[in-house]
Amino acid sequence: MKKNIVILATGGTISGNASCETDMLTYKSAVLTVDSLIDSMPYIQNLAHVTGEEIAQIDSCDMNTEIWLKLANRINELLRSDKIDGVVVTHGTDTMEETAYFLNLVIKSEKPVVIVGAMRPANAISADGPMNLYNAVALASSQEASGRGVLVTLNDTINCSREVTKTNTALQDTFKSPDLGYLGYIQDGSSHFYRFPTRKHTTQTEFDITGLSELPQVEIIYSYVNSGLTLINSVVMAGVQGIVYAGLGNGGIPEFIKAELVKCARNGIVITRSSRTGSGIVTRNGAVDDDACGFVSADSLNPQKARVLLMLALTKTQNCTEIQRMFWEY
Ligand SMILES: NC(=O)C[C@H](N)C(=O)O
Repeated sequence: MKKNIVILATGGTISGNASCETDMLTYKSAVLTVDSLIDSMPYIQNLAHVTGEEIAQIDSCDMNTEIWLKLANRINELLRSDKIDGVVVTHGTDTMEETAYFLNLVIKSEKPVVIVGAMRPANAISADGPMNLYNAVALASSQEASGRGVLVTLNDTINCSREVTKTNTALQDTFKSPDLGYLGYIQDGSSHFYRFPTRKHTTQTEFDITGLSELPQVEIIYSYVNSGLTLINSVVMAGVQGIVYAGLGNGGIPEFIKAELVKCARNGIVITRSSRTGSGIVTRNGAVDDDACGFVSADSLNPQKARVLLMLALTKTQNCTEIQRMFWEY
């Protein structure tokens, strides 16, 4: 029997419209409605019974936590119903990895949730959106996608939302899971998996967004030669609850900045060390003595994903030992 799949649209290039077929740069994102996307692809109804809803109509540069909460609550509500078998979220690619990891931590269902986007607007020559959306519906309808957390597909690949990142500004082959690789591929409407995500996700997490109307404020500070204290001072003045420091190499921090961050930690701001390198583990008590400084290490999460986990962690606790455990579990 055909599965029932709901497409929740948020905008992005997949629903973008260019002034002409050769315009790959100055087109407008988020123009087409979800119904027109579905109607333009009658063959997806061969894969599943597909319906659509609009959650937002934005370029993903404008994604925010209010829309995240609305989207996650709607997915949880849909997947509680016996009549719905899976959800596909259409999304711009620029912040897709953050939304995917957020959903991976707060969706309370084993049913497939797949995020998809495109690098070329819908009416461009060789637009990638239709094939990506076809694959996403196929993946969301497949038994193998259950229990693997929120998945990201573009360019025939299946990615783990914890690990995937956008690596190129324009190529269709932009989504990669550095060092760790894809979970699998999609070919001819069939999903081929080769591994499971090992970190806890969806039904296994302790995060519950029921009743939340906002998330704690966490900012990212990027490291570079001659960086100063201006940014740290301004986020502290703004009253942040957490800072992710995108450190050098294995999460290294210049001495005078570290001294300032130690002061922040003593004042109750949770400091998490991540890395600007793009892959690898930030080792606890490695480049920095986290025990002595009162810091948390972000394990292998990139700075933008470390921020997502830290925001959710702060909805539960401000205890650094507990938050460090979460960074190792999720
Ligand atoms: N390819 C894309 O979807 C990029 C677009 N700026 C977005 O993130 O909405």
